[in-house]
Amino acid sequence: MKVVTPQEMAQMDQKTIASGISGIDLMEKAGTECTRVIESTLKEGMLICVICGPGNNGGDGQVIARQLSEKGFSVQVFFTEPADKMSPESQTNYSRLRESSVAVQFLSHEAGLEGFEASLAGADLVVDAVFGTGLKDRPLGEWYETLLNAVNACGKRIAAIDIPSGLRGDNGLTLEAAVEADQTIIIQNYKVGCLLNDGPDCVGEPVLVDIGIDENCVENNKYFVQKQDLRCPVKRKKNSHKYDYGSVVIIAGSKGMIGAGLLATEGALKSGAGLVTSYVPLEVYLPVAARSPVEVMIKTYDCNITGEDIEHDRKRVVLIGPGIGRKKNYSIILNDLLYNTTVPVVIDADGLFHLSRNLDVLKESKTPVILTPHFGEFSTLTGVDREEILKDPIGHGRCFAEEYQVVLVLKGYRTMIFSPEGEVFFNSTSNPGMATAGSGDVLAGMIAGFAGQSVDLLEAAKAGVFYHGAAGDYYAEHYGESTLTARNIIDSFKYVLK
Ligand SMILES: NC(=O)C1=CN([C@@H]2O[C@H](COP(=O)(O)OP(=O)(O)OC[C@H]3O[C@@H](n4cnc5c(N)ncnc54)[C@H](O)[C@@H]3O)[C@@H](O)[C@H]2O)[C@H](O)CC1
Ligand SMILES: [K+]
Repeated sequence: MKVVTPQEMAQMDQKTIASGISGIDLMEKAGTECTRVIESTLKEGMLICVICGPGNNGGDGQVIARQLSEKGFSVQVFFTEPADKMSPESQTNYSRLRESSVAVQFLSHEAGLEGFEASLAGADLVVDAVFGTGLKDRPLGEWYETLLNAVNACGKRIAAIDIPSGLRGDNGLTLEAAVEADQTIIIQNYKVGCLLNDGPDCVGEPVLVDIGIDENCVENNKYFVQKQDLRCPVKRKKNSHKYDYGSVVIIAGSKGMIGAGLLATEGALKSGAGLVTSYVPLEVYLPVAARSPVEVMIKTYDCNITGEDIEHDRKRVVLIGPGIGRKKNYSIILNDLLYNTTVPVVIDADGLFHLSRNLDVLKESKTPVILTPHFGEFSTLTGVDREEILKDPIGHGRCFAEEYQVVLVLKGYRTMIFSPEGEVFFNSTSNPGMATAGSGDVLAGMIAGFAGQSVDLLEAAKAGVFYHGAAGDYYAEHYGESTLTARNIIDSFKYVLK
């Protein structure tokens, strides 16, 4: 399934209209599908307030109001602008609405919102159809800010149409205010802004509705990753041995941070890697050996470890970084792994810090590379302020992956995976409970574990991110989010990787 920007959605709408479906029919279809979703949440006799803006989002709202009224519900519509400011399709729907029994009121920008607030307080459901994908990045103005804040303050269930009003569809940042919906009925495709920054908190529960628009009618390489898109875990052949499922090397852990290495190691082992070898500094050998799963081989190293040490013994992938610390100089190891081996490398956590000191080694790399930064680490890598990256995460991520020819896993609630060819994959799993110590180490181990199983690095990254999130979701569904630890994620692998 594709993820689209507001501009792409508008082009898709236009192409669909050009192919013979009129704009007004498309709006009727959008409204009908939204009504179907809304109706399933309502009980007889309920009162619904629909707030309609001047654009086509408000037009959808009017269709919903009319159809709910026809189904016997009491409906009150509030318009934020006079009829002459409405889009053509909205005006057509306004004529239709006037023939229905829906109560209509035009809000005045001069008068206060007292009557409006009282009406919201008396409603059972508030439908937000103020702004959709046509929201522009310009100040809303005090009046709209007060209006959207009043919607949030009303304490009633809120269903937003297409995208919560005030939320930017291109990056998930909010203008001065944005509706925090309980449910958002997303028309046809996820908008980028529903998945990034404040988007998921404003969206609440997302429900997609299909209005018959072909998502491929406009060129776009942003995807929403779902289970059926994945090639991992691989099907195991009867006639096979452990090396068929990858021999994974993990260079991780240091004094005070052995947990990071242990979690990454178990992450790889329990995601199906045939053999895992853990390289640790001599000074932590004993505590690591005492805590490691018995299946793991443990070797010691100093900072002069070479690619040759790693490459012998049929190694398929190297993970370097979790908990290695920043004091020692890892550039010799990193350079050697990238220049002198053809074993794919996953670089995570402190490994990214060491890499950031000489990023151009990536351009000379002989081997495929996955980088797994969170936004802070990505800022260190690129030298671009985190706030700047958050304004355009797709642009920055895509540009980086293309320039350095790496698979980039940019971690967040909806982690994005960028391919060196410019594709972007949004993950569809995970929950806020997974923002916990060690969660990233487990993910890095899982990606390395999949990368060892003969799939290309992009597939390994997509599957690692998906199943890591799915394991966290499994735990959260059964026990809640707040007690979730990195160990629980590993323990839940077995339920989601069946
Ligand atoms: N045929 C179609 O295109 C269909 C669209 N659908 C729905 O339409 C919206 C997108 O509609 P559009 O008219 O392009 O824009 P909006 O309704 O989101 O808003 C435009 C409206 O808002 C004003 N405005 C924009 N930015 C600001 C701002 N920062 N401050 C104040 N006012 C602002 C602008 O001037 C316009 O008046 C889409 O989301 C769907 O819901 C149908 O679903 C299918 C057919
Ligand atoms: K809306």
